[in-house]
Amino acid sequence: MAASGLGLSTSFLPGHDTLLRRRRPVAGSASASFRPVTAELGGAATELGRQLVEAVGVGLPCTVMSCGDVIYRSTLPHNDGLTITAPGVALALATVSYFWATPGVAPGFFDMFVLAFAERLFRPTFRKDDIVLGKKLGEGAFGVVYKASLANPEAAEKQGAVVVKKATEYGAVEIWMNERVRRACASSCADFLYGFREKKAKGKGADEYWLIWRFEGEDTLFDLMQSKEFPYNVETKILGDVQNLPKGIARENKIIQTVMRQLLFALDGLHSTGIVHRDIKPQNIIFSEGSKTFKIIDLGAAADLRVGINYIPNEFLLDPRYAAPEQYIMSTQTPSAPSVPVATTLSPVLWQAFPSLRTDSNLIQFNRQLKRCDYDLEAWRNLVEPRASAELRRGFDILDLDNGIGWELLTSMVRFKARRRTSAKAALAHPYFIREGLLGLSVMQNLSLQLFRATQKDYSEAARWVIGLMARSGTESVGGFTEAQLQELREIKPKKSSAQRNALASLLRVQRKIVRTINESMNELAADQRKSIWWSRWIPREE
Ligand SMILES: Nc1ncnc2c1ncn2[C@@H]1O[C@H](COP(=O)(O)OP(=O)(O)OP(=O)(O)O)[C@@H](O)[C@H]1O
Repeated sequence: MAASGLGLSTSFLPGHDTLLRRRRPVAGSASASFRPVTAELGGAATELGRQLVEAVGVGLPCTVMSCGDVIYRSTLPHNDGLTITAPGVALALATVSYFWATPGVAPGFFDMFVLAFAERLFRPTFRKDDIVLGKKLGEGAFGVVYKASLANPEAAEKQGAVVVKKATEYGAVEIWMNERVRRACASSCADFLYGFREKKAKGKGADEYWLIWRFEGEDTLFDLMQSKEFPYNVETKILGDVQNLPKGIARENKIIQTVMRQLLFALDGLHSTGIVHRDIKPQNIIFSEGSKTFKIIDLGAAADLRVGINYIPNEFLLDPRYAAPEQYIMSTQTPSAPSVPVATTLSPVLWQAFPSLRTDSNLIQFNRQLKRCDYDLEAWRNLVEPRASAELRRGFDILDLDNGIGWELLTSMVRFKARRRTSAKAALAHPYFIREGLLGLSVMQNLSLQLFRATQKDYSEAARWVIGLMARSGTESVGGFTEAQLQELREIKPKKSSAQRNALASLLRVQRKIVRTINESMNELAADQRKSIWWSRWIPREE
């Protein structure tokens, strides 16, 4: 465009270097070079102009371009604004999505450094002397739980009963988790009021952590399931009224659906904020009389994937009756997340649909059978169904309602590979929870069911088929690939390594190295200073 504006060929225009080299000797005539050169100029003038142009080496049409003093590069208009380029935008988007993706590094920092401190300024605090301990509710390996009340009668009246857990050093983690939950998804778990460290005098043993919750109610899901009346004994609790239906599997199914929905909702709330409970079982689900919903308790074994805080797992095994086969045992500090959160460890549908699984001995037997069937629930069903007890039969009947939609959800939750287990969020979107059942599904709901089914497929089967054929290729029994199969494989050529792929590979290598280094230093830190856990500085002390 520059050349055409002057009617010059581009060969007249010197390179940038030449331009800069030539500028000094003709500095005095610099302004001439900027005079408009137009068609109105006569031939002599044009010739003069051409010479001038050649002399100074500038042919830019300064009338049509805002080029300023092109002779002196320093006087060119400065580009003060932000230059937006496609790679820049892509990088920015990648960075933003990395920091906001679950578990959410950016919201995590905001939560830890802003919300946590702001909240501390306003919430009520408690001391040991403010509390009168009552009856013991439970005793775990790392603490004792009491029902309690506040010593001040006025405050006690306002607050109602509370629950206090006096825990060992590991109580610090539980306080952390409860505070995180209270800020991020309060309705998922029992209402946490306050937690502090009680410093013991020298020689009086280790410090104790006190955790205080609102007393949610008398019954855990486990207690309710022990009753012969289950699930009818929760019907009025959660649905408010008795359903206008005869007693039977359809009515039971509705109650179980509601319990499951509440549970998955609570679990999804935890997962969305980066917390994996890791010990979901009926004993850790309490019925809240206040909100008329089931809530999760006991975050002592939970892992916070945002900041990499775990329980002290080497000294603690998750409840083997309910844990997934891999029984997540992570190092004390683990910056990397487990594949899919243990959303539905030993799916709660199982406990509810099959009353026989409510006793420890039957649960242990079920685990053994499932292991024998390679954790394949279909295989387990084939094994037990022919000689199933009436109770077990009833469980299958409930799950087979609506063309087996419940069974389908259940099999997607109980899988050996954690990666293939349905997450709490996906389970919540499953048509099992749609009241009218499968027949009442809208087009969109049907589409989402198809999508769900497609994502549940085991594509590793296809890979195994190819590998199997390749391994046996040329053997007499299999005879190797057919010509057509070979042709197909030939056509799937490996992608050539490109500059981008190499860059990505080195980026991944660097990332792995960083993670490894962090892991190593965290492990060292944990080994050296087991007792002085860095996050404990967030926990108030009662001196
Ligand atoms: N907020 C609450 N409201 C009412 N009851 C509660 C609450 N929190 C805990 N409980 C009761 O206290 C019992 C023990 O609580 P929790 O499971 O947190 O303690 P734990 O030390 O881990 O005990 P365990 O090892 O027996 O599970 C629960 O089974 C439940 O009955």
